[in-house]
Amino acid sequence: MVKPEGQEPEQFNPQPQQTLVTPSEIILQTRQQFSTYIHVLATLLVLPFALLQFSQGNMLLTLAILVFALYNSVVAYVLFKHQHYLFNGWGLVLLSSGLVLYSCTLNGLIGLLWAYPAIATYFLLLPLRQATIGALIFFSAVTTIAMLTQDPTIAIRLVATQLLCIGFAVMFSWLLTAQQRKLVSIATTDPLTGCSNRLELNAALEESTYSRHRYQIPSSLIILDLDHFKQVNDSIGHTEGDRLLKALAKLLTSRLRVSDKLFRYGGEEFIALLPNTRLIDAHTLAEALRTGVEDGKFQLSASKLKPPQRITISAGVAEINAGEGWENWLMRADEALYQAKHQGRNIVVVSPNLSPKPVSLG
Ligand SMILES: Nc1nc2c(ncn2[C@@H]2O[C@H](COP(=O)(O)OP(=O)(O)OP(=O)(O)O)[C@@H](O)[C@H]2O)c(=O)[nH]1
Repeated sequence: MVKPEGQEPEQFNPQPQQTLVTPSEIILQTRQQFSTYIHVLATLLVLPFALLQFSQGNMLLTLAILVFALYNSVVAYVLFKHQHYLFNGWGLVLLSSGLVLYSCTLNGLIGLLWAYPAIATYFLLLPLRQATIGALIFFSAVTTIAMLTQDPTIAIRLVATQLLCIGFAVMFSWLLTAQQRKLVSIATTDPLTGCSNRLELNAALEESTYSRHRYQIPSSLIILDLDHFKQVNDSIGHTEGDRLLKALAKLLTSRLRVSDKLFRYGGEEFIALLPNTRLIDAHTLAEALRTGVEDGKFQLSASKLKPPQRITISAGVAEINAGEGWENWLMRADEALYQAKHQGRNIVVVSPNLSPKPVSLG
């Protein structure tokens, strides 16, 4: 194994991981907040109409509206207090649709007017596909009542305007979902290499830790770092350094399985998360990655290096232990990488299972 001459590695000092909020979590929190407002609004909005129906002697409709208001206030409370969304919005949607249909049979055209806000609730509270299917079923029911109870000139206009409403709501909801997806992708992808960034890492590590503790599915980590990258940058410039990072990410990705995930952890540091992989296999892979970088093809991208210097990587490998948290798992892999740097670089060090001290196998 070639161990390049060089200065001591900077003291590796793994920091306790602060919990990073992922874009998906932010979207979920915002949705829950928004849903809480909708349920509060629905509660307050229908109360005057309960009074109105009461004054007109429609006791059953009054009772139904009060049940609707009570349901919405309970959902809003549970959502606000416990961040748990009862029936995921379906309760409000189905209850309001039922109320509108009942009101249509009772109050004719006036009841039919409430179909518009009821259609809106599908798209405000449900995922696009569910909202579209639900809204179309509701629309069919309203259309049937309109055709049976209204003058055809009015019924046709009601049908046409409701269909337009559904069409616009689908377009708006699709636009929002597509924008959200793109923004999440931008926020979680490293623009230089196309790898996932560390915002995604925490969630992926949590998932692997859960699989280990719940289903005894093993997972391993490889943390790898370009050796003497500062010198490389100083020698060939940052633009060429960037090209090298991109080439490294491409090489690593080509060697990993589809189920593996590659993250850019820091400047010249990458993490490969290998689900369903034992330590021994992760070590074999890390060695393959190390020699893959060391071999001639990859060196071409650094041919301008002055003085001539081989491009190499060092790596630390760790498999998650039973009962271990992901922060400790990550720290063991970090420590193994530090050992690799300390022992001369271009080396793979494995952190053994159930032992706090890493040992060199490379
Ligand atoms: N070109 C380029 N360089 C980067 C990027 N991010 C970090 N770097 C550089 O990576 C270098 C990292 O230097 P060090 O942390 O000293 O590590 P090193 O020189 O690789 O030394 P060892 O890791 O100990 O082998 C610094 O010069 C950073 O400027 C990037 O996105 N592009």
